[in-house]
Amino acid sequence: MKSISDDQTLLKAKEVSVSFRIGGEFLDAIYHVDLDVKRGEVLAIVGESGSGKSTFATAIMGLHNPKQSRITGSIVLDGEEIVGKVGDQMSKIRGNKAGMIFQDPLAALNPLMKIGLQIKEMMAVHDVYPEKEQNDRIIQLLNQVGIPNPERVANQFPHELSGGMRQRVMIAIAIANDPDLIIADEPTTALDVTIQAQILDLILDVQKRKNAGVILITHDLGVVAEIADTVAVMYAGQLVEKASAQELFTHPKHPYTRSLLRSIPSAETTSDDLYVIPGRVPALIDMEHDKDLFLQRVPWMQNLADKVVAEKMAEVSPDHFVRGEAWKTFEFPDGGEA
Ligand SMILES: Nc1ncnc2c1ncn2[C@@H]1O[C@H](COP(=O)(O)OP(=O)(O)OP(=O)(O)O)[C@@H](O)[C@H]1O
Repeated sequence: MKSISDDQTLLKAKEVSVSFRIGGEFLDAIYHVDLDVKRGEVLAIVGESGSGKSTFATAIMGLHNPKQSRITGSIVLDGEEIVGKVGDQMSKIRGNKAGMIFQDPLAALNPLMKIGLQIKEMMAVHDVYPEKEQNDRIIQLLNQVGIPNPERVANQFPHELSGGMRQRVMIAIAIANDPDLIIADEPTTALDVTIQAQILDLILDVQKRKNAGVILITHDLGVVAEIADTVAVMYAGQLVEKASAQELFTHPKHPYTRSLLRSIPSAETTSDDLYVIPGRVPALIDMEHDKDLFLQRVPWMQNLADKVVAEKMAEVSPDHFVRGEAWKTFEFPDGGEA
């Protein structure tokens, strides 16, 4: 595994909370999240739907509507504070320092604009490539993301391309200005399995060229095992565990991490022994962030479910952080392992 030195910190998120206006009040979707990304590092954020993964990512990109949401804490990207930046200040960072690849390229691309123009538009917002170089850069980018016949594709509309090709275009747009940080939110979920591996390889390829940091958001722990250096596990808006990928897969600690790992089907799994995590992620209004919220949905852990836990995760071994104390006693009722 490559070693990444500490002075290479690219993104430093500290006590980041994002709340959304729901009904008459603001409810936290993520609460006091601390996460760092170094140059050259692939950080995976995993957790079920509703854990807050995308909310964290879109906070870094400044994509939340300031009228409907509030962000507190600090997000420093390449030495610059993002929290509090709006409008033009934020557009300068978005696409320049950080580029985002979305799950659904068809929704993220403009259906009425040719591919080449969409890439050009991203370059026009920033001054990384002067205008006279932009047409060449479009072709170079489409080539780099493995699109055959780039001159032709530059003149096509999104609906004329396959899902895999559209995702390649999204990646070309995300990296058009050589961002230091690439955020990929479920980049392969909508694609065929055969295309998934190619797209992941492509993300790693563009990351290596620039020694960029990558935040990969995914449900797919198989993908995480393959490409992540570090894994952050999120549940109900909080981090519950963080460690190197190797450590997390070999020594998972938090009951939620162990439950997620146990619920991955393998070649030997039959439908009878596939583990199903009981219950579901709570609604925002029910999230009491001073608790270890996962315990509330584990019937046999109710004795600890209402216990207030330390806000910060504890370092249980070097660079391995876990929330609460329940991991010390947690077992599956059938004695199963994860
Ligand atoms: N704009 C919004 N307004 C209100 N609530 C929101 C908004 N965006 C997200 N939420 C809520 O915040 C919580 C976290 O959502 P988020 O999409 O970040 O989770 P996620 O872990 O990324 O899930 P998924 O994998 O489904 O994308 C959810 O309860 C969601 O309903």
